[in-house]
Amino acid sequence: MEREADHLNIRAIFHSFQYWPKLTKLLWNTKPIYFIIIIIGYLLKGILPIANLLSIQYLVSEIETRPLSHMLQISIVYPLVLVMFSGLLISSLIEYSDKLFQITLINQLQTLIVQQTSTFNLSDFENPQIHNQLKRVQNDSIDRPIQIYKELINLLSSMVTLCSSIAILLAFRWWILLILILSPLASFYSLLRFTQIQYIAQKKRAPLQRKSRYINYLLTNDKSFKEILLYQLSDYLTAKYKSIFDIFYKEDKYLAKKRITLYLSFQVISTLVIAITLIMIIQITWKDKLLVGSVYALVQAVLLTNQNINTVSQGLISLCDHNLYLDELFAFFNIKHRQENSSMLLRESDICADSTIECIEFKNVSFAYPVQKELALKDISFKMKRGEPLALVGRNGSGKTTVIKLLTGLYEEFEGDILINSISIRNYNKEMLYKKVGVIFQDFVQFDFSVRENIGFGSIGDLELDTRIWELAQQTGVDSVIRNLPNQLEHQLGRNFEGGVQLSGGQWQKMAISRALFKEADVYVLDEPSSFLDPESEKQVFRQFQNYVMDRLCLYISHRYTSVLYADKILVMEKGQIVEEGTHQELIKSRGFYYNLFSDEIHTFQKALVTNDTR
Ligand SMILES: Nc1ncnc2c1ncn2[C@@H]1O[C@H](COP(=O)(O)OP(=O)(O)OP(=O)(O)O)[C@@H](O)[C@H]1O
Repeated sequence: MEREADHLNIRAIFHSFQYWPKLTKLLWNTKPIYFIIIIIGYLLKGILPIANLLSIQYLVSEIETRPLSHMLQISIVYPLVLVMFSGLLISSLIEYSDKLFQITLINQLQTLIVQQTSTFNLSDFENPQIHNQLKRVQNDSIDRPIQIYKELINLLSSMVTLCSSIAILLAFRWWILLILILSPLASFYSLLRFTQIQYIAQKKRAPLQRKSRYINYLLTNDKSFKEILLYQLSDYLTAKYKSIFDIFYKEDKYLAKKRITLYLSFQVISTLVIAITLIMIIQITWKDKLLVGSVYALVQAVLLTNQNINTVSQGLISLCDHNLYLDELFAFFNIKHRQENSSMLLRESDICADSTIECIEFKNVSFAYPVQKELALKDISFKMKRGEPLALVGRNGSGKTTVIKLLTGLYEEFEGDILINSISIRNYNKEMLYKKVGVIFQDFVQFDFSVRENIGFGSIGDLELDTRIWELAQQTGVDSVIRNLPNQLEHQLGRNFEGGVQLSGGQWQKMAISRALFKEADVYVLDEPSSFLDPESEKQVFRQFQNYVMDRLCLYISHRYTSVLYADKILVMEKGQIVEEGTHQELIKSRGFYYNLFSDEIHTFQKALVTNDTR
């Protein structure tokens, strides 16, 4: 997805104009009425300097030519006053509409980015290149449509002024115009190249910027704070953070020097050109005996032309600069179209959307994580049926969680097949699948929202079903905690927001289990469901859970043998393969991987039982 932009050329800059129809649509859809007001306003604003110039010329010429008796007639200042009031009115209208337009546009873009991110796959989130792209879009590209739009309307306004001042110059001496155009033309190309250098430098920063943001997060977050404090990492991390900014500072300094040198050289040339032109005008004035008002208009026209040629060329350069980032923004939005198309395909072949899941079968499944050479799963085959709980055990990294990720459709690029009711998972609509599968992940989310939301998120449409929420809280034993909270179901959880109550690890886990049960899924997967639970809670939660999932499909993953005792069949995994299977008793008897994995735990447990009995 990373776009090759390291060898940009002028053509590449202009190529990005391809997104302008989309940009125009985006701007138009933001707030059409304000958009129209702003465009018309800026056009009128562009005429104002010339209207101002002409009204002053009129005033000065009237003073110069009228007899003294007519001098006191107020009417000679009318044009100037009218121009001034019009300017005030137009500026106020533009400012008001512009502000509201910009707020709406930036909100719309932020929403689009969030919507776009929500269509990503898990593999996208695990891909550093996509994180870099997301970071660049959020940091560098998001305000570009606004900048382009502002640049465009300024350009429009400057063009109008420029055209009018050029008209005045053409009427006097056309060759003055030629002299004025020469220096901006020379600066245009150099500054255009400079914008490319700047863009490439900015683009290369994304990985380091993400690292600095991560360090910042570590240093300012309550979860990492404890370890940072106890391991005394603060100085080390702060130095690391600062070193990244030192790199950026050096680059910025180099770029700023280059820019100011270019800018100064061209400004000096431009000022010299103006000086020469003015000397020529003075000579013409003496030769042709021009009126003071006409001389004023001519000098103003020269200054306005010069100023606006510079503004227009700077504006065009800025537009090209913004264009490069715009390219990135729309390329990011384009990813969505690919995914929409693929999900459309799935929808077309969407079968058995309403049927209940009766069985799931892994058939010779092999899988390697993206960018990873080694297989995380190797030729896995097993079957899950309703009412026959299955357990997965194995050492760390043996592939248990990976099985869940494939089962829930989080990764699609695997070999072999996963059959749901004898139909390949690849033919299922993902949204439908998510509705039917309830997972309690090892790293379940602690939502810093209300209790109601923490449980109700299991089935978002039923968020208001209080009785059901209480019933599930009771099943996992977290109801007593909720009853003690002043606002009960409405009480804020977590420390991030005002009035929030922080729960213990086990209490949060019970919330997560209640949430999964609230879903009324066909399949339940519990990855380390008792990692935070004390032995008594573990027993209670499992007993309730057993009753609940009795006639559904259920898969447990655990490192505690007490948790997998509830399963009808246990699969033992080692290095991505299933190496043993059977009931607890059978696996203990066979004295293989399972026995080695749990023997210490079982012996300790049995010893404790014997000691208790002898007492
Ligand atoms: N997102 C990922 N990208 C690349 N490799 C991964 C990813 N997640 C896991 N792995 C690798 O895949 C292998 C299996 O990991 P998995 O998380 O399935 O193991 P596990 O049995 O669940 O371990 P644990 O008991 O520690 O939770 C490991 O070698 C791990 O390094």
